[in-house]
Amino acid sequence: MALFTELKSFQALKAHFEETKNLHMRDLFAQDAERFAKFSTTACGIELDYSKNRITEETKALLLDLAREAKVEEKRDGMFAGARINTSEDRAVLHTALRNKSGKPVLCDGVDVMPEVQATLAKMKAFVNEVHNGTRTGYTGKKFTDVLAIGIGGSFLGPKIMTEALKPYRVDGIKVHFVANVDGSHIHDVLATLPIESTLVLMSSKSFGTQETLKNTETAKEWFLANGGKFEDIAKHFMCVSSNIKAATDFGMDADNIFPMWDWVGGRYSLWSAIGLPIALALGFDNFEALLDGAYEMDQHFLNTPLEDNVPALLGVLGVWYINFFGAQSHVLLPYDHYLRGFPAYVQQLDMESNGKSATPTGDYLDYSTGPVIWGGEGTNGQHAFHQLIHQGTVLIPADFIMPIHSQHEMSNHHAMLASNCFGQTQALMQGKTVEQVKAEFAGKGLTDEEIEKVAPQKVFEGNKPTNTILVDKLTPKALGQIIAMYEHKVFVQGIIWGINSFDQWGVELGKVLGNDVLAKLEDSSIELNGDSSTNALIERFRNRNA
Ligand SMILES: O=P(O)(O)OC[C@H]1O[C@](O)(CO)[C@@H](O)[C@@H]1O
Repeated sequence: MALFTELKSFQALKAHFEETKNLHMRDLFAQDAERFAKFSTTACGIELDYSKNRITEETKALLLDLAREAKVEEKRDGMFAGARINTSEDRAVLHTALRNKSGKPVLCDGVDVMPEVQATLAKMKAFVNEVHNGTRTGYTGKKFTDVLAIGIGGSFLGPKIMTEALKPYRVDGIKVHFVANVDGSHIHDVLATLPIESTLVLMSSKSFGTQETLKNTETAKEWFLANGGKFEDIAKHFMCVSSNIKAATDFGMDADNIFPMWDWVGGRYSLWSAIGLPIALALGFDNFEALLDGAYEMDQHFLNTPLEDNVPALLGVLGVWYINFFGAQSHVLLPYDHYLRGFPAYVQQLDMESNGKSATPTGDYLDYSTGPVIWGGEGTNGQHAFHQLIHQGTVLIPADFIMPIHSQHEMSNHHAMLASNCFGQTQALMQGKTVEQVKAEFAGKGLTDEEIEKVAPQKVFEGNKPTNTILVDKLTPKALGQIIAMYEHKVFVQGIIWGINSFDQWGVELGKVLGNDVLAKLEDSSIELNGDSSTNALIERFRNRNA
């Protein structure tokens, strides 16, 4: 397979970039009253306005040629059909099977995975209902009021952030608390608030080998035993989700309390599996199913819509345009929705762990950029902080603005004000403010020409900053499922174009190995310090001051 930069369409785009890089969107809008109509589309009710991008119709056509030449469609179909596209781990990538509502089988190595998926969903549903209706109780017979969800990375971010995003849909009578960090302060603070007799501990770890999660679960177990719980009561209070059933049972988990997952689900794609149990416990199983329904709808859109109107594909190629031609190194996510404030952190793992790669599965090192830094925060707060750099800084930062048309809480005209800021920001980023406009504003203010010359450049907005606006009717569980799947598929499209494996994460391994080596040295001062002088000194400081 040719590297991305060797593709014919890449060369065509390079030439096109040289011809069009100085076009200003201000002029493109002025020249074409149909620009919005040409560069906007919908997917399952989500509207994407991508007209405020530095593209022409030819750019779009060339970018889609690139996607086609990179075989995005063929590889997309392969992923849905269970091809082993995660080659470095020799695994299929089938998170889409977890929300498959087609009634059709999904084969992995010739075996239909759907019966297991459905059985697990049924087990989840029964479990959630039992907890909610009080037929499953703690060791003293009390109804569960609190869930302590322990996990990290993909076994944490999805459940935590989606539970937060869908706060208005939470069921009464149960609170879900999340602990991820191995920093003892986190679990200390959370445990201090929990009632032993009515707390359910739900540990999520696909591998059942993650240091942070194991430690936090042990600490929760010690807390349980030290505060009235007995060893034989553990089975009533401790559950887990894992693909490593043996490690889970060795740890002391009751086999009945283990929810399975599969090696064909990557951690950052796992909230649709039993890893999503905290979401179902917080929101009710119906709402969890609505999340799956939304994702399924987006899967169908991604599978069946020509690339010209395929929202994940368009988002993917636009990202490539800025990263590989304009040299953008980051991409900012700006949800104008308080409940979605954590969403950038979710996409950050999804995108950066997937596409933060620098070699191909066939052993070539890349000489072009891949995944960008993903960051962001809720609007309007960011407008009073980091937007300054997006407007007037020296780096190009493409942005996604996510805006629900309806608020969860209609409070006087708050929502119109929120929307006005969202739309006003994308307008300002696109059109900017010219030096002539700035100078005209000085007229009659008594400034000398010299003074104006000095101040004016600081007030100029170059504009031409690309944005996508993603409009949703309301942030329901279904809409959120659509949005998450949309970003999953965007990341997939980019990974295919760059020729990388988006589904492994070897980059996190070295740190884990060295972390364990350092831990042994911190805890046993007889171990010789044989590392570099900096690491040796840091270990020594810690040892001496904890002696
Ligand atoms: O679910 P596990 O196996 O505990 O892994 C947690 C997370 O750790 C990672 O490997 C990163 O360290 C993620 O990919 C994963 O989601």
